[in-house]
Amino acid sequence: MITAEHLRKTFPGKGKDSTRVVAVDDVGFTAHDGQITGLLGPNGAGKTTTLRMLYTLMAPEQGRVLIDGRDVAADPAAARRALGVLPDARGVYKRLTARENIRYFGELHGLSRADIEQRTQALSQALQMDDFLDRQTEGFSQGQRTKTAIARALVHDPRNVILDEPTNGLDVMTTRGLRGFLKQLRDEGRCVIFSSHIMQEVAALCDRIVVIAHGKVVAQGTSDELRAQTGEDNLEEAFVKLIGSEEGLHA
Ligand SMILES: Nc1ncnc2c1ncn2[C@@H]1O[C@H](COP(=O)(O)OP(=O)(O)OP(=O)(O)O)[C@@H](O)[C@H]1O
Repeated sequence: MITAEHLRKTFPGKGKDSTRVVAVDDVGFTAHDGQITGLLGPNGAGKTTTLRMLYTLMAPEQGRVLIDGRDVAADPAAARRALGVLPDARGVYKRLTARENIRYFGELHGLSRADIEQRTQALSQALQMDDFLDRQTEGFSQGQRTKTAIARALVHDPRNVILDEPTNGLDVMTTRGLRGFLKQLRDEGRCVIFSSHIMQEVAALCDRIVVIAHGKVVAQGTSDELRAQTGEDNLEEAFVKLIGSEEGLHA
């Protein structure tokens, strides 16, 4: 379970406009185990910054993050052990094969050779990576790189999974496969959070949706609850109403 409480993060303005950028402003929500929680918002809404605070890459200026009920600031290393993260920069090592990328992360987590082999096989099968598992990742397609980064993030079998725009740039078939995989993670009882600016994607996959615009949570709930809150039958209309614009909301 992942809880965000009153998170705030600002950045100094650079260039001609030196006004401080308020990227995340009082963001709070809980993502439960056995559920997929979607962070939906247009470009620049604050999704990536929120996720970075959840996975301890950035410290919030205000507020706190709890992973499985424990404050991450108290023990960041323990929080990281309980997390699998697909960051926005996938950062796959190009001189290594997909298998070696996964193995390297397994070794960093202190797993045994046998455990790494077994997890690699299971993840490769679930993500349909068998065809390219032993190829050097240089030259990989975007989908192959994303799958490698996801497998690597999950090698230590974490209970909580955070993915920044996991289907970004993927074709329809790869996206379908990945959606199936995320549902599998949920059905295993894990807490899954992912961000997206694509409404249809979030609607198709998520048990709960947190709608973010201009750094703030403007609504959260199931898609039925969001429809009821806005008085719109159509989810797309509901989101447009919540966000106040259609800009950046579509594929
Ligand atoms: N390191 C940084 N320095 C300065 N400004 C930043 C930094 N990181 C984010 N921002 C600003 O904070 C705001 C929120 O950015 P963020 O990347 O969190 O949005 P997002 O919802 O993930 O957007 P996208 O869908 O375009 O990736 C934006 O205005 C962005 O320019």
